[in-house]
Parts: sequence; structure tokens; C-alpha cells
Amino acid sequence: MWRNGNVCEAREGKRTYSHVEFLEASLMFLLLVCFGFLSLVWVSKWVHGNKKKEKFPPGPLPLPIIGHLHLLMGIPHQALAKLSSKYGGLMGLNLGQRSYGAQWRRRRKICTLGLFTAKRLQEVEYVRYELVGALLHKISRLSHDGTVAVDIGECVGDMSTNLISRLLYSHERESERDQGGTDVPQLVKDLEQETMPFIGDFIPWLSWLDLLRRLGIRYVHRRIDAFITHILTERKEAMMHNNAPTDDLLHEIMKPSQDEDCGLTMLEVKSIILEMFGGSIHTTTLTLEWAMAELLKNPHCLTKLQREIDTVIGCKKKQISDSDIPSLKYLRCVVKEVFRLHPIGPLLLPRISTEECKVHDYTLPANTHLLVNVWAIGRDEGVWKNATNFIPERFEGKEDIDLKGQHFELLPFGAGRRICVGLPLALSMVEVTIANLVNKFDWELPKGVTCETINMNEKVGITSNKAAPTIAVPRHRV
Ligand code: HEM
Repeated sequence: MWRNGNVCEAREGKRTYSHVEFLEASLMFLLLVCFGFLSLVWVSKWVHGNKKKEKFPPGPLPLPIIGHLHLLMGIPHQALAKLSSKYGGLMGLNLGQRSYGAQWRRRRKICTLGLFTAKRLQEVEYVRYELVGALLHKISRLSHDGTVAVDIGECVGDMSTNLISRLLYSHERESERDQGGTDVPQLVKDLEQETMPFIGDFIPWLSWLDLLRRLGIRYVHRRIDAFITHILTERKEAMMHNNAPTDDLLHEIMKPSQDEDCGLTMLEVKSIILEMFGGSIHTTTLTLEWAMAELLKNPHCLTKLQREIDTVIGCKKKQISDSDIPSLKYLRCVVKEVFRLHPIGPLLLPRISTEECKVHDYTLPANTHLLVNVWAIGRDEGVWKNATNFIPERFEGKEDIDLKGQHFELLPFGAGRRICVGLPLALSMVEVTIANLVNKFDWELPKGVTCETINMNEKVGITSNKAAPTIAVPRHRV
């Protein structure tokens, strides 16, 4: 019943509803009807669409508007792996539309040819040797001769940052940080936090929902830009005075190009530097952290590895180098097993189909976005026996299985044209560092932690982040 102009009430028994309450209820009802209608349209479009088109891979029912976007929040590779046990290895999802630029071809050519050739890596081996030596020294110092536990991730993180800073622009980050300079690993971590998928990336008209995160990422970008601009200004000044280093990556990138095709704009130079920092520090550090965590959890593997090094290299050798690695067969098995269980880029970089293609019985239309869940492949019981257990021995006698993108059951660096450009550097860094860490020290878990209780969980993110730091007590072996 309506009365008295704007103080209308509707009576129902003893309860009296105000005009505002009534309006609210009506609005809510209307919204529910609209939402229900949209859902129906969405579901029928999905079902109808799938029937009409050629066979598209099956997948869970998408939510109205956001499709399957919610699956990318949290730990996406784990959520997708769970779903694939229901829908199969090839699963169709609706993530709206996403577009990305293609300038990478140019940058990639320059990086691959100019920066990551076998010759170039050999030339800079001494840098890696020095930094691994510094890492061992630092761990000795921090552990006070085996009495204090150290955070392995923090130590190897410093080493990875120093390495890429040295190779890129001949500086060490620690000396810069000590002088109040930028904390590069923190900056890279902030960048990763901010580069979780945006709703607006997939559904452009919902991008207003990302406003706060966009402000956050703008702030991180400004800090990164200031940091890179500082590096470039310093280098330009040094070049003007003819005292710039000529054996680092920045020299290769900034030197005037003879090849018209390879001249770089300042924006491209900046994005190469950003990609190098972003692609190298966190990935190498996390891999080493997972490797040491697995060895601590599986002490028989740690002991077996130490024995191999003692037998093959001899315990008298102070520091293991690149040239020792080919003879350490068990080490290589350990490294492959770490990459199988803990690929740091679990979904690789997103691919897009340029034309319609057939995969088994399914037809993927042009412009389909493809995520390859290498984390799930590495844990697939159909491919690996006791897939979730750490068993390096599974690779013994299987030297032909490598990490270079030819063996689709093991793709921690991706495959094809977009395979990790830093693969040779990363692999040798991981192998040499693990070999030295276990050769130099016996490792024990801190009091109260056992092999059974060590935290091996992942935390939310687009990389395989460790939920808890890897902490252990190192004791000198000799
Ligand atoms: C253990 C260490 C590393 C792991 C596990 C790793 C893994 C990966 C993966 C999975 C991709 C995507 C490949 C694909 O989608 O097919 C990638 C791309 C990339 N990585 Fe690495 N990476 C590591 C170390 C490095 C290092 C040391 C550098 C540079 C110094 C680097 C630079 C890059 C760059 C620039 C890309 C983008 C390539 C492109 O867009 O074409 N990575 N990496």
C-alpha cells in the first residue's frame, strides 16, 4: 500500500517497510533477474557456441562475464592441474580477450646473437666463478662456522642479482645497496606482485576495477624507470669520456649498430634491461632455493651427490667450475628432477594461435590463447612414476632427456621460438652453485624442523614461489 507521498510504507502483518527499504528490495530483485537472465544467455551461448563450432576442448562451465578468469587468481597452475584431471590434458577456458605487442622479435635477436652465445658465456665464466666463491664465503661468515642457520634464498638471491648486474652493466648490486642504491631484487619482486593478471586485460570494459592496482604498478614502473635511467645516464657519460666498460651486455646493446635492422630505440634498450633483470634474478634464485629444499628433505640424495663429487672431482678441489659439470652425472639428474617438480614459470608465456589448427579431435580457432601447464605435466602420473616424489635416479641413463625444449615432458625453460633466452647461463649457474653448496658444506635442518615437516608449499603468484624460506645450518665439510 502506498500513502503520504514520500513517506510511503507497505504493510505486511505487523512489520512495516519504509519506502527506501522497499526500493532497495525491488532493486535487488531486478538485479537478480538481470543476473539470472545474463547467466542463461551466457550458458546457452557457451553450449550453443560449442555445438555449432567444430569440437572445442571441454572445460568447466564459465561464469557470466568473467568466464574462467577466477581460475587465474591464487595459484593458477595448481587450480588448472586439478581441473585437467576432470576435463583432460587439453582443456578449453574462456578468459575473454587479451592482446600483446610483438616487438620481442627484434629484442630477442639482439639478446641471442649478441649476449648469449656459447663464446660470450665462456668469456664471462670468471665472473660466475668469482661470485660463487663470494657466495660460499658469505655463507661461512653468516653461519659463524656452522652455528647459525642461514636463509639460502637470501644468499643466492644476492648472488643472482650481482651476477646479472655484473654481466649487464659491470656493477655489483651489494656495493650499490650499501651506498643507499636501489634494492633490485625487491623491485623485481614488487613488479611480479603487480603483474598478476588484471581483469581489464581480459575484459577491457571492466578495467575500472583495476584502478588501484594500476596505480600501484605505475609506482613500481616509475621506480624501475628511474633505476634504469640512472644506469643509462652513467653509461652515456662514461662513453663520452671513453672509459665505459666494453665487455658487458650494455656495451653490446648500446654500441652503434651496423645492421639497420638492429638499431634500438631508448625504450627498447630499457625493456631489454628490464627483461634481463625480471627474467633472471627471481627464476635462478627460486630454482636454487627449491633445489636445496629438496636435498634437505631427501638427505640420501644430498649424501649421494656429495659422494659423487668426492669421487669424481676429489674433495681437495676448493671450488667446482663449469668444466667439472659434464662429469657429474648424478648432479645433472638432481637438477632435472628439481626442474620437473618446480618449474619456475609453471604456465610458460602465453601463446596465441595465428590460424585455426587441429589438436587431436579438437579444433582451435585462430587467436586462441594457449597456456601450457608444465607444472602439471611434470607431475602427471601417466608420464612419471611416483610423480610427486623427488627421485633424481629416474633420469639415470637417460642423458638424452634435456631441458632445451625438445622433450615435451620436461619444459622448465619453455620451447620453440619463445624458449628462455637465458637458458645456457641459467643452467650453468644452477648446476655450478648446487655442486659448490653441497661440496663445501654439510647441511642440517634447524632445530624443530625435520625432513617430514619442512615446508614445501607454494604461495600465491604466477611463478612457483616458495611459501616459506629455505633455512638450514651449513657446516664446513673439510
Ligand atoms: C632457472 C632459471 C630460469 C628459468 C627456470 C627460466 C624460465 C623461463 C621460461 C619458462 C620462460 C618462458 C619460455 C616459454 O614460454 O617458452 C622464460 C623466458 C625468458 N627468460 Fe628465462 N628462465 C631462467 C633464467 C633466465 C635468465 C638467467 C635470463 C637472462 C639473463 C632469462 C631471461 C628470459 C627472457 C628475456 C625471457 C623472455 C623470452 C621471450 O620473450 O622470448 N631467464 N624463462
